[in-house]
Amino acid sequence: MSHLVESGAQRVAVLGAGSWGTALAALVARHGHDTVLWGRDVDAIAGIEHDRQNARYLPGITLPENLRATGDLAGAMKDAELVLVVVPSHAFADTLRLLAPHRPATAGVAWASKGFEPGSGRFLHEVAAEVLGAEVPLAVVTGPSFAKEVAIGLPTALTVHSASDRFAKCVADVLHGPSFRAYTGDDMLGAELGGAMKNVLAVATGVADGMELGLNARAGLITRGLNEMLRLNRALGGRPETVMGLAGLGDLVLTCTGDLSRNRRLGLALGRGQSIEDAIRDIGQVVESVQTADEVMRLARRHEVELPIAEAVFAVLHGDLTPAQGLRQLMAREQKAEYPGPLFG
Ligand SMILES: NC(=O)C1=CN([C@@H]2O[C@H](COP(=O)(O)OP(=O)(O)OC[C@H]3O[C@@H](n4cnc5c(N)ncnc54)[C@H](OP(=O)(O)O)[C@@H]3O)[C@@H](O)[C@H]2O)C=CC1
Ligand SMILES: O=C(CO)COP(=O)(O)O
Repeated sequence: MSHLVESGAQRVAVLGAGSWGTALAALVARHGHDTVLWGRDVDAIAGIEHDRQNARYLPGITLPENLRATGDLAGAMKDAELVLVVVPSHAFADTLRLLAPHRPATAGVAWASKGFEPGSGRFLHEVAAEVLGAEVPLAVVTGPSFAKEVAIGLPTALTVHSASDRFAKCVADVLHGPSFRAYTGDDMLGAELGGAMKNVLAVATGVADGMELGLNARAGLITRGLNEMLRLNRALGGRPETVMGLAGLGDLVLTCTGDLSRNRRLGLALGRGQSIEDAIRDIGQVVESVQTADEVMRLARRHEVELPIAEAVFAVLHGDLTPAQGLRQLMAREQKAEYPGPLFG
């Protein structure tokens, strides 16, 4: 029995039965918490309950016996002490509206979705505060973490940011375990910005690798991509150390270099000449960068921050530039100082 059970098992409702929701629910259940996984596809949920695996999103990985799956949202929320939302960012606001009437008064809400509200550039913590009310404890769970690796118990470190230190610690305690380190912080904006932006930058490195541009190009894109993250983060008021940590640099390195990344795989496919439609169909799971590129560029324009790599990805995703034209555009930029202005402080 885990140390967490000794310190107090919680009833946890995980909403969203894709790869990450299933992996996090399995992690939390293995830590001895009373865990229920809710998904909207009742047939898929019945399959998870019956087969003890999520055949579509995490095939071949046996789920713990104490993990329950249900298609009944009200039932999943009943007596929940912690709600963990793990749907794609485009479904985030709707899922919060659905859960709100069923949320027990004392249950805090955390999410592991990465992205922005489509069409507005709003951060998910802004959406959550509006839909649920600012008095509800809120937290974002983010960092370098491929679902498959967490599901099979490989060592992972991520971070939980909340305006409430107490709630961040509470969520981190539920996630933390023998092969999972959960850190805490209080910079929701910086943490969400890192988790969202790295998906766009992963497309850039994927494109470069798909075009076989070499390891120098990949390292250059990661480093200059980090610089773009820091610039936008600074303009928006996030803390630089958040971007230099697990939520930014950590996830950027993972997603730009690891072939488990769907956003990197989209870039690889585009760089090899595949169409965006075919690439997304073949990946068959959420590819957040497609919408996130729009919202990153919306924020960049609003705050007058120059983001050449993100802008090139945006143009390639919209079919306005081919990958080769995007590369030429980046290489043709004027020569300049590596750090024309301050990034920190
Ligand atoms: N996979 C990973 O390694 C990681 C993912 N994340 C983030 O987690 C979020 C979820 O991603 P992930 O689980 O990987 O995505 P997947 O593509 O694996 O699964 C998406 C899940 O969300 C469900 N879904 C889609 N729309 C809705 C909706 N409107 N209401 C309820 N459920 C919905 C899908 O249901 P259906 O099958 O019925 O379409 C499916 O179960 C994303 O923001 C992603 O960036 C973060 C860290 C790691
Ligand atoms: O967020 C992730 C790893 O931290 C998963 O990345 P992808 O969505 O690109 O697969």
